[in-house]
Amino acid sequence: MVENHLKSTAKTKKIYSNSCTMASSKTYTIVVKLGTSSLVDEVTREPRIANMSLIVETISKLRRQGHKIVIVSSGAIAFGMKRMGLSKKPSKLAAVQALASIGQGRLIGLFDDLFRQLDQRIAQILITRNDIMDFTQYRNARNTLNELLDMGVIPIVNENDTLSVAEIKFGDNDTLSAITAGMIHADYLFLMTDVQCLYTDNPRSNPDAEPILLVDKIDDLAVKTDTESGAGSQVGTGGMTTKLIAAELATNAGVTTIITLSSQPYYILDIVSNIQTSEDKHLTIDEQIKQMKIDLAANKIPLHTRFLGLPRDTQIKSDRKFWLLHGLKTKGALIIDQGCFNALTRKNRAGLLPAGVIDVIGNFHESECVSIKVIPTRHSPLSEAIDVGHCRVNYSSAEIKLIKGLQSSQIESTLGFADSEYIAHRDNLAFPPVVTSSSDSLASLAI
Ligand SMILES: N[C@@H](CCC(=O)OP(=O)(O)O)C(=O)O
Repeated sequence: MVENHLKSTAKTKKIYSNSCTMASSKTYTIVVKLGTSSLVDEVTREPRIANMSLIVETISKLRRQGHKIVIVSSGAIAFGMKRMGLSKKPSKLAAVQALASIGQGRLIGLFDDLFRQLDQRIAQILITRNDIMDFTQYRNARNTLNELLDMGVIPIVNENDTLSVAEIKFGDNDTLSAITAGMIHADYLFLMTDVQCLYTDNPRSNPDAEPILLVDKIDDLAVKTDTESGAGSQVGTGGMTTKLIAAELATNAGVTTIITLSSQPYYILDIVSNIQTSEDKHLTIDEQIKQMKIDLAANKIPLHTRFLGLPRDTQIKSDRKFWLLHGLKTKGALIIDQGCFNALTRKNRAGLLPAGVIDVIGNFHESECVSIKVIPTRHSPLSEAIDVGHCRVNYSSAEIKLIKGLQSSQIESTLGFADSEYIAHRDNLAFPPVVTSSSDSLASLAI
């Protein structure tokens, strides 16, 4: 069945590429993530210039339709390897970082050469987690991106590999693209990859693997990602696993996330125009699935997966909350019980007091970000602790170990000072949205 879809998609390639010149008045902010394998040949490591040209044409068309576009592009290390004639990625970190600095210039140079042919301006943004450690810096990064978009420029973002070490790395560009999309409150995130969509299993090894069209609750997904596509390609670092993590992160911020084929970049045009039409109809989720199946059968859209952004009432709207949850890297954890968790998440929520903390894991300093983990009762084993959110602490791990379980009035006599009555102020607490499925509609395509 999957094969039939692959064949029918190949046959109708032309129709897709010609079907999307219709401009719509509704415009979106769209983040497009391009992995290394979209830009560099896996075997020869040469730039895939033809594919890059298609990407550039597609994105320029979207710009002319009035959409605001940010590209998150990998490829610096692979371009650097090619430039230096290396066939294997060095194991030494400094060598990889040096290659990234060699390759990034060539990568952005090639993008600029191609976009220039279509009079489209671009900008380069290189970022590490260090650059957004402070909330003011995070907002500055967002303001700069928005300013570029308002100027009609396409920002091209990549991790600043040359300067980032493990502690300050985003890790992979799927995650970076989701953080970028959440940061600028994008409408859509396109994760371009080497498979058409998300399948229930690896379609190359399991003929019964089914395509998944629409996901409204990622937690309900029953897919196997420890597969060929889950592990990522020869030239990239991501795979399907990082795409699912990115999709969860972005959809929590209300960004609908789409997985589609990177070798056919113009599919983005068809998908965007299809979304514009279906949005106007205000369909329920089950109706959207039905409509997608009809549109697929009529070759109006290519096979792809849509992860719906959470609705306004449940999505993370606050920039500060998104930054606490996804901008900062956690350094350790605080264990609390269910009663304390309820107090932290109720409507008029409290800050985290020393009395609420049962245990401390890891070493961290004041002002760092830590995970909050809940155990059912004070006496439950730590192995039952579940990650529920993040907070930025007013005290170090060593200090919290001394004051945990105490009243705030005892902080000064215990530590010799009391900077705050709270371990974490309520403005420095963030919990991801709790999502309940609006239907049983995790849909796999079965025509
Ligand atoms: N920042 C690195 C790529 C990191 C990355 O996530 O790669 P990929 O899995 O190809 O998206 C680079 O430019 O080479």
